[in-house]
Amino acid sequence: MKKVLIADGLQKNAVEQLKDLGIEVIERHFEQEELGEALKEFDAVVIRSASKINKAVLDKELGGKLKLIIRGGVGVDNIDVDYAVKNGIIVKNTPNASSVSVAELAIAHIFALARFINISNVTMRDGKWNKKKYVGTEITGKTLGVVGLGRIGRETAKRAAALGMKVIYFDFIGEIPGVSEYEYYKLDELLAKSDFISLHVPYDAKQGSLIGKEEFAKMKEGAYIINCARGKVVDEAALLEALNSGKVAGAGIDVFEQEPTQNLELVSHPKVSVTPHIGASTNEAQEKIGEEVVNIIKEFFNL
Ligand SMILES: NC(=O)C1=CN([C@@H]2O[C@H](COP(=O)(O)OP(=O)(O)OC[C@H]3O[C@@H](n4cnc5c(N)ncnc54)[C@H](O)[C@@H]3O)[C@@H](O)[C@H]2O)C=CC1
Ligand SMILES: O=C(O)CCC(=O)C(=O)O
Repeated sequence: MKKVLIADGLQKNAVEQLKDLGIEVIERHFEQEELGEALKEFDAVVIRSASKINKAVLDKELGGKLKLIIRGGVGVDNIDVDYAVKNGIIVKNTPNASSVSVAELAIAHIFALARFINISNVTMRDGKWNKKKYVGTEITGKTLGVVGLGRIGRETAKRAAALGMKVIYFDFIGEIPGVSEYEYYKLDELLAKSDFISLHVPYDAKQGSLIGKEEFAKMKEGAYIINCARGKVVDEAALLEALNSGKVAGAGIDVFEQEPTQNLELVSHPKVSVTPHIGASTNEAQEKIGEEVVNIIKEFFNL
């Protein structure tokens, strides 16, 4: 009998389907220090972003049964993939399931910032009526610079274009063949041309933050930035500086350098719209993630 650990939660239907396949399913979150030892008795583990399967965890598991790590999500930056593979453990993710949900959240942050929805929700609770202060901006006709035109970037671009925005993009692979509806620019040019910038790239630890002090300096005066990718893609200290100087008019942030974030200066900044890493947290995305997880396990163990 195969034994699977669901460490950070999985949609109910998917758990039931795994049990129907004759799998022993344990739903339990382990503290980081206990995780490696615990993994020894499982054939597979399913995680979201809360559990980190790094070298230290994998070293404790060595000699155990683990053969498969599934990231119920896209980013595998919380897994030491190379080290896992070197030790005969396969790593899989569910890359398509949450693209629409993340794109919708990015668009939601654009609207929140453009029309002061974020800060109105705070100030009105204090009895304030800032009608004269909150003169917003239409997004129709504005330029959205999408950084990373992959699955989520494209879903975001499609929605922004449908709302009347002019979409341009940068992707480190260069101009993408077959993409004719959006113009490609180098990052520097995109930063200078965009009214709104939405980031949809993975975090590359070797590269460090993609958007820091220099990149903020290249942006239009009063640009808006949306980060639904990974916290460390943006240098939070440089972002705060840009918000305080007025260079950046607003930031929509779903992901943080440290999670849960303790950067209350950023979170409570009046020009910021925040969500607690909920890009993939919709019923639809989680259902699709559950389906993909079941399929991966079925295929991997020939069930
Ligand atoms: N907020 C949330 O809950 C979620 C966040 N994410 C984040 O979104 C990221 C993107 O996801 P997908 O669109 O599915 O990935 P994807 O792999 O389909 O697209 C990423 C695109 O970015 C490009 N790229 C990579 N590094 C780059 C760089 N340094 N500069 C410019 N372009 C670069 C790639 O060529 C690719 O076209 C994930 O890596 C993850 O970090 C993903 C799901 C949920
Ligand atoms: O599991 C989550 O909620 C995080 C989603 C995410 O960031 C991803 O799939 O890369």
